[in-house]
Amino acid sequence: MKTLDLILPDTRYPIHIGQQLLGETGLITPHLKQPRVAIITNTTVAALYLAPLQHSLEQAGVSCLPVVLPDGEDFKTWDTLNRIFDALLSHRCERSTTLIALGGGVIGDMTGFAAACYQRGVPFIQIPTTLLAQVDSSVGGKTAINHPQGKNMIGAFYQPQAVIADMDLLDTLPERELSAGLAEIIKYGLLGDEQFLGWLEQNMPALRKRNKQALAHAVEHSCKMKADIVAQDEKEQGMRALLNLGHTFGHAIEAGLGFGTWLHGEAVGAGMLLAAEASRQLGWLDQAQVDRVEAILQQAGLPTIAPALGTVRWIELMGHDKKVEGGEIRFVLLKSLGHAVVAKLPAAILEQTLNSRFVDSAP
Ligand SMILES: NC(=O)c1ccc[n+]([C@@H]2O[C@H](COP(=O)([O-])OP(=O)(O)OC[C@H]3O[C@@H](n4cnc5c(N)ncnc54)[C@H](O)[C@@H]3O)[C@@H](O)[C@H]2O)c1
Ligand SMILES: O=C(O)C(=O)C[C@@H](O)[C@H](O)[C@H](O)COP(=O)(O)O
Ligand SMILES: [Zn+2]
Repeated sequence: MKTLDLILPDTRYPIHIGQQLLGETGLITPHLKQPRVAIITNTTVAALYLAPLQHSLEQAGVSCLPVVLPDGEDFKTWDTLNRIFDALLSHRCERSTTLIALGGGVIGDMTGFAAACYQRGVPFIQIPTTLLAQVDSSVGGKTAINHPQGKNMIGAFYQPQAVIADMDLLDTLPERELSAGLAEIIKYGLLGDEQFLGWLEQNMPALRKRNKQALAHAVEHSCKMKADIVAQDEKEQGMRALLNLGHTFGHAIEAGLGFGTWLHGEAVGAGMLLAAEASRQLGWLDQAQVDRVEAILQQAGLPTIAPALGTVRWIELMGHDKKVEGGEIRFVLLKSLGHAVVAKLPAAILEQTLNSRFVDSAP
């Protein structure tokens, strides 16, 4: 097992990465204020991993309240959040009860937001069960639910007590979800580390075959890069926005098609290619570099053509992005591969990008 530390002005917490960690209650119990937890999960993950986690915690003397939610991005809503509060209240959970998020990014984001709100704040621990959640959503304290008009629109910055990423849990992940996680990993290479991008190109077959060593290296490197950025800019006043590469376009795809139609990672992958294409049109990337972005997304099994939303609708949806300033949309673009910046796009370039071969031209 490897442990990274995320150090912030008001808190610090460990990110454990390894195998056979689900039964390691010693990674959880030191963080508990009382021997009582609520395990927030969904129907799919509960069927796979709730019993072993609950069993080991109970063996260690910790009483567990399982809260099993419906599965899906379209359930990342107020109604589902309320189901968490209903359960916590009905079972008289106290301010010292710890919430454990056992699931992918949807469960992690909602549990974190519930923890931030319940009795004005209770501790929570992240046990991410998807590749995407292990490399990205479980780290850094962004928590949220969606609004029909936009992605993650209601939320809070609220840090967990610990993150426990067990590679063994990825054995059961569907192929499509694995690819979605690879998109956020590719993001780290594109935004800040061309050498890591090269490593990913070399090791993509091993990652897709779920080689544990390759996965652990990718998770560790991604978490290191994210922890380094979040440590410098916890509340996204500046450089943290670089972690949003591909997300201005990607969130528009998710909301535009209806949450859950395209997976978050798929939308981010297509969004990163659009960001690369816009960067080419600005003269920052050349065609070979855009081709390289397209190729690595294809290698990861991701779609490279964004759906047809219509230019007006694209721009309307992107107008809800949290990086919008004074009504102007700001994008994360690529000065080169491995060097991202936040910038505005001239209207003509945005339109050409949305009419490029990377957007479906179907009516
Ligand atoms: N907070 C952040 O910084 C941050 C970062 C990236 C993404 N996100 C959010 O994360 C969400 C996407 O997360 P996701 O990709 O993990 O999706 P998800 O949480 O919907 O999980 C994907 C699917 O895999 C299933 N699943 C989870 N673990 C499994 C396992 N081990 N075996 C089999 N099936 C399993 C889930 O039940 C679900 O059906 C989005 O809502 C996105 O906005 C947040
Ligand atoms: O941690 C961050 O910061 C990110 O931007 C990571 C993204 O991958 C993630 O999808 C995040 O939830 C998007 O944030 P948002 O502020 O655009 O909702
Ligand atoms: Zn993301």
